[in-house]
Amino acid sequence: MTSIAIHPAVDSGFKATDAAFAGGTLVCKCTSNPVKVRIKGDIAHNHACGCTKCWKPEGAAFSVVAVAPTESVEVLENGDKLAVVDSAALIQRHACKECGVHMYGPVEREHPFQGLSFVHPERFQESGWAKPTFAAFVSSIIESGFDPAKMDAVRAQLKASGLEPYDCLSPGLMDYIATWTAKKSGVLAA
Ligand SMILES: N[C@@H](CCC(=O)N[C@@H](CSCO)C(=O)NCC(=O)O)C(=O)O
Ligand SMILES: [Zn+2]
Ligand SMILES: [Zn+2]
Repeated sequence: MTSIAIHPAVDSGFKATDAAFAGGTLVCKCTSNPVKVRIKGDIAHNHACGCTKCWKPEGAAFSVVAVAPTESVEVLENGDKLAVVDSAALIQRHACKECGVHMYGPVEREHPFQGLSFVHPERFQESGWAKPTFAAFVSSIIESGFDPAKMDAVRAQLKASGLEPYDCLSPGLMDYIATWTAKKSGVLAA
């Protein structure tokens, strides 16, 4: 069977997860003066994302992206190389201007994810981070030019890799967002 390049961290097997993983340092791809960002604590909701906005390594159809509290994010080195990719987006993705890697993306405006930053754990120089547990925005890979005729194969491969495919976020995160919205509008008690 011809396999689809989902993402290196998915296709080549996950490195062991360490329950004691407590964060580390994200490093961009630059061989000189790399941007370094410290994450002081564990990541959560690690997932593969097929959307056009998340940073993907060369040749990969999906990104691997997780969240950490923004208060745990600290730019350590070469922060002058960072620029926000799209200031109108919910996620303020700070990318290295030289190599293009997205180093952290805080959600600053009022939203259920406010206070969280999106990060790409494959850029941790340490191992042990929790593996992705689902695939989000799967249909969105078509927006990057992926052949729509191969979507059944993509979903089958994701499932075989232990990643349940969803075309938005996972049911747990969608419920979380809807609960926040219902409490804000008052239809549910806060
Ligand atoms: N079809 C669009 C979807 C883009 C999208 O909504 N992406 C999600 C998931 S990113 C990580 O899970 C999102 O929340 N985006 C907010 C933002 O990007 O600021 C596409 O593919 O572009
Ligand atoms: Zn870089
Ligand atoms: Zn995404």
